[in-house]
Amino acid sequence: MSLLSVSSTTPLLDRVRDPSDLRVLSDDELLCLAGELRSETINLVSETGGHLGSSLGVIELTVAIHAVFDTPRDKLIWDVGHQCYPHKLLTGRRAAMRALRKKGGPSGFTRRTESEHDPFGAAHSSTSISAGLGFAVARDFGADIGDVVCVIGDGAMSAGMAFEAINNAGALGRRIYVILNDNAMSISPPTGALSTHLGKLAAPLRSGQEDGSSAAITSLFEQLGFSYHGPVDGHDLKGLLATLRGLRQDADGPVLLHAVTRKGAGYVHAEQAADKLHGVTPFDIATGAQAKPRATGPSFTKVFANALIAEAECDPRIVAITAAMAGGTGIDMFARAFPERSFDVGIAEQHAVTFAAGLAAGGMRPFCTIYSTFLQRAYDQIVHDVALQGLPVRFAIDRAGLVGADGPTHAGAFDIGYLANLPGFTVMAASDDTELMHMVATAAAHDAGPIAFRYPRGEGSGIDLPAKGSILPIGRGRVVETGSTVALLSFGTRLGQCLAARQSLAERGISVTVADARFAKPLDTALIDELVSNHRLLVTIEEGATGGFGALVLHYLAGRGMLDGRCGVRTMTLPDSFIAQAAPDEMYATARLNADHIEQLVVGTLARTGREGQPPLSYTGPERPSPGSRRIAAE
Ligand SMILES: Cc1ncc(C[n+]2csc(CCOP(=O)(O)OP(=O)(O)O)c2C)c(N)n1
Ligand SMILES: CC(=O)[C@@H](O)[C@H](O)COP(=O)(O)O
Ligand SMILES: [Mg+2]
Repeated sequence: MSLLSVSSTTPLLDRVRDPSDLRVLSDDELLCLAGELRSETINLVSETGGHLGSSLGVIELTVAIHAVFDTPRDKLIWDVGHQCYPHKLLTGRRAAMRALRKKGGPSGFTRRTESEHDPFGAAHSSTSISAGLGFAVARDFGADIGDVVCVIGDGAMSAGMAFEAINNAGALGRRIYVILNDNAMSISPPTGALSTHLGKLAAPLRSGQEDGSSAAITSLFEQLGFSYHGPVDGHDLKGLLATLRGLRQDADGPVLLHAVTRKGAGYVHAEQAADKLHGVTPFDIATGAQAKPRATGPSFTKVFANALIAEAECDPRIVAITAAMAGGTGIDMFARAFPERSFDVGIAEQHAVTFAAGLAAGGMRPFCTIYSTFLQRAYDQIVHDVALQGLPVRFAIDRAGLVGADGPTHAGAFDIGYLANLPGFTVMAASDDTELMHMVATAAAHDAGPIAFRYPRGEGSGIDLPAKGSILPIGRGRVVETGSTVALLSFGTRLGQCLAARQSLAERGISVTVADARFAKPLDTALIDELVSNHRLLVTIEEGATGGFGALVLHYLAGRGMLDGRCGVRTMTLPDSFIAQAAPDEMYATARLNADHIEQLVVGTLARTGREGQPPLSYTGPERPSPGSRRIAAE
């Protein structure tokens, strides 16, 4: 149905079925559409929660880009993708967006599988220019691709990867549009010299001078082979339309358009908020008041921050590093206590890790505090600069395990595997908030090499927290509850679920020991030996992908010839299906490994192996049978 055929009293947004519909609207109608789109975005996110501030900041940019360019043949790539809600509303997903970040609903970021208007997935920042350049070169090799437009924020632009792409694009000279969405915000105010440079470029515009031209300063980007345009007002829709139409006409190489925007633009409570309502729960539009999820106690993040502050008060060598996630990691709390010992390096995880390595080599005690998923970006630095040099960097790994609404791109599922296989690494997981405090203390005191401790998104109990953590013996786990038939060996906060499963298994007459491994490296082999020797079934549980803690336990037992059937061994890890699906909020509770999963596995295994109720076979021989030796008839 042609857009024009619908009565003009129908809101424009109701008439847009596809971005191509924007190209038959007048500039005035597009202006109206932008207003409707902003209201729709506010209404939507007030119901669903999500990333509000960044989406409101790109309303005019989204309308202008879709009015001038012709997606999906033209490729529009949103960096991070957290600002893509208006884009999704205009690209056929308006109805679906009511189920944003829910089971079966759209992701909170762009996803290739979701729409042809999402040519490249995102969520981890600073990938758009690299991907965009790939599309542009594919086009130049003959692929049926039109123009390429990458929209990247000033925060995302601070990452090394963005500059790697700029460097290459400037040299290749291919026609590509990079729109720098400069709102002078990351999640918190941006840091770094680039932010200062952009501020100087944008100053004329921000101070209200008409033309906004920053002739006085040559932009960094011009030095790197881009034709730089701007700064322009990223909320002046008609100006944007004219600029983009002109650029589309004339560009013959890499173009950078510097658009100055306001994060949270058009919604007073966002514009007035310190974080511009970057990420919100459902909220009351009139007041901006957000729904507060029921908290059982202080967040693990807060417990970590307070524990680190307590350690730092006694040790001036302790410094803290965050990669643009000061609020999310609690380093903002540390910074208030020790401003000169806190470093926000911007979205620069690779630099953060090697910076920490340098600090450690220099005799400091650095806590490199990065979400599990974002730490993935610095893996070579972890291996090459930290592990192989045996430098005592402390890694505080927040958001370990599934994180809920942010889905698979943010799942902290892999850190156990990718760290515990590294030489000299000590890898811990806190089973609760008290243990987290002990691990902070243990890490602070550990100068023997790199040490990491992981903890999930969410809250602990907050019960009986000590003022300061106690140093744990490295490589030692602990038995929490004793039983006889089954041993549950937990690594991390699934311990609580193991204790719940122990309760329900007891009602089935199955006696269960629950142990907290505390360490994935070095393993507490004495504890493992004891559990395997005195139980019919050993189950390891971890909130991580296969190939982590359980794999290490199996590897150890295999090497000792103890996988001989006398004691069944099972490992419970996050199935790929849990990790790969957008784990929406309502799935969050069940997608994580819980007591029911544990109970089902134990009962099923015992039933299958006929071990239920049999007395434990305790092996008391002088030494373990060598691998491959005659099996002891246990059945
Ligand atoms: C590699 C990586 N590190 C950290 C983050 C967390 N993160 C999400 S959005 C954001 C700030 C992005 O700032 P900017 O690009 O300026 O976008 P804005 O929110 O201002 O629109 C950060 C740090 C991420 N998504 N990816
Ligand atoms: C878009 C992004 O990557 C961050 O905003 C992330 O969503 C923060 O996650 P938390 O809400 O767990 O801090
Ligand atoms: Mg920004």
